[in-house]
Amino acid sequence: MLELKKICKYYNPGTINEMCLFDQFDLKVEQGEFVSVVGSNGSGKTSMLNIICGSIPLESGQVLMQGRDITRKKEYQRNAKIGRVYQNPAMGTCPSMTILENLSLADNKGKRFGLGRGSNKARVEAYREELRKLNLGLEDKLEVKVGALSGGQRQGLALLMAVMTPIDFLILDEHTAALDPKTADRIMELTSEVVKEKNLTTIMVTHNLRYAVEYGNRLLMMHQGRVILDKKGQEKEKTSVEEILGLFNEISIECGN
Ligand SMILES: Nc1ncnc2c1ncn2[C@@H]1O[C@H](COP(=O)(O)OP(=O)(O)OP(=O)(O)O)[C@@H](O)[C@H]1O
Repeated sequence: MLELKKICKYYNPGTINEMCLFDQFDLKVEQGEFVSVVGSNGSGKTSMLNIICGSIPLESGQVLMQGRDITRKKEYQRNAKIGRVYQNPAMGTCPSMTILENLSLADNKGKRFGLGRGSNKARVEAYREELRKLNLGLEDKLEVKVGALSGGQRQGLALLMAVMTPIDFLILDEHTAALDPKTADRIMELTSEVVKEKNLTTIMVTHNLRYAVEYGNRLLMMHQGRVILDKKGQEKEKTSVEEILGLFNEISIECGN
């Protein structure tokens, strides 16, 4: 289980640009939940993910993972149990290294000498098999530099790398946003398969309302640092894109847009 407790987050504290984003923000994500998060620009979605991953500091509050307080743990320490896929296909993979080198690095995440261990034949075959399952034509490109791949191929690889070692949480930060619609659909299907197969607790930020409604078993909508909609289980299943769009309209009228 993941828990954010009474989180307070300010940007530019003590300056004229000080902005309070989260004031006593609470969120509990149960084991096995797949949470889709939508919300207007600037509502705090990415900041929330950054707080979970330890990428930004907090003013106060606690982050608990499996009941343990990890608030003071550094990002690299949390990474051992968190896999993250970013919007930018360039993040989460190393473009100047080959697919094999990237997979080997991901496979050795958390171990002391990542690259030094290299990859033995059995592991290479296992990587090839995993790549084949992606169905993105990567299984014969192990020696190709990742920078030469298409955005979709890179996101598929980034997803595979994020879940390669046993993790407790998968964090998806608009991971289909930079892809064409067909490729985005393929990556979303892959995501769903991986989440089911590994039974991963997942938080997915997306601006694609169809994905938010279709995938996952919980739907959150954020606005100005607060959760304004939280639907789970059957209630979530009944939620439609139109309903969410309606809420977006209400919010923008409220904000004078
Ligand atoms: N490093 C930063 N310094 C100052 N303000 C920031 C910083 N990062 C985010 N903010 C502000 O915090 C608010 C929330 O930003 P955040 O990126 O978390 O929102 P978001 O919901 O992910 O938005 P989007 O949908 O546009 O990606 C915004 O007003 C943003 O300007």
